[in-house]
Amino acid sequence: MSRFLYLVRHGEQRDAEFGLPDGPLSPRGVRQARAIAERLGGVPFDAAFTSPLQRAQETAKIMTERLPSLEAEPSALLMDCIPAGPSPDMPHSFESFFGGVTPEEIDAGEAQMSDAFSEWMTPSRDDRHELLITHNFVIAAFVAHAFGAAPWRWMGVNQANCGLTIIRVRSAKPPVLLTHNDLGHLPAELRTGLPVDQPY
Ligand SMILES: O=C(O)[C@H](O)COP(=O)(O)O
Repeated sequence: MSRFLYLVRHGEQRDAEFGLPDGPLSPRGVRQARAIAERLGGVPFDAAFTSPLQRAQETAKIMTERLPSLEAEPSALLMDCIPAGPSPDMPHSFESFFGGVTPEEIDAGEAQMSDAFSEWMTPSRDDRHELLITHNFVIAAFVAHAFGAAPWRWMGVNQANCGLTIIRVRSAKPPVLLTHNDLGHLPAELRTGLPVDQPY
């Protein structure tokens, strides 16, 4: 039996460029959320979970309004976090990122992700479809975990606002990355949040 995880980064946050830690969606973020809801309209979701942050909860509300009989449950396991700290095999070019990160933040992020993997990256008895609305680093950590990559490998893996990543978790077989950061439902002007523009 398969467990399908639909990982969606929240829509664009209003005024995020001014360094605000959280806030409502921008008008573009609202359109992104509507587009991903339409894209996923045919999925027989069994459950939905969202980061408790406002930009994620607003995305979840817009999505679940369009996905009948689905309510998103806030989960602290989907909070924005630093999923793992550096290790000796990490390329030096990533080291500067950790200059502004405390050991406490790393410990908290590692504990959060360990619990998140126990919660969702485990096989289910029946086929199951679950929607997880969360943050860029968290989705990157799920992808790295699916490949059994080094814990630091969440770095350099990025998802656009309301991009779609799907992981299939199976018993007795490794997880499968079915799609990563699929932007097919987003016109070029709604493709935001990536370090490099992706208009194609
Ligand atoms: O990518 C980041 O800078 C952090 O994970 C924040 O991500 P978010 O914009 O998805 O909340």
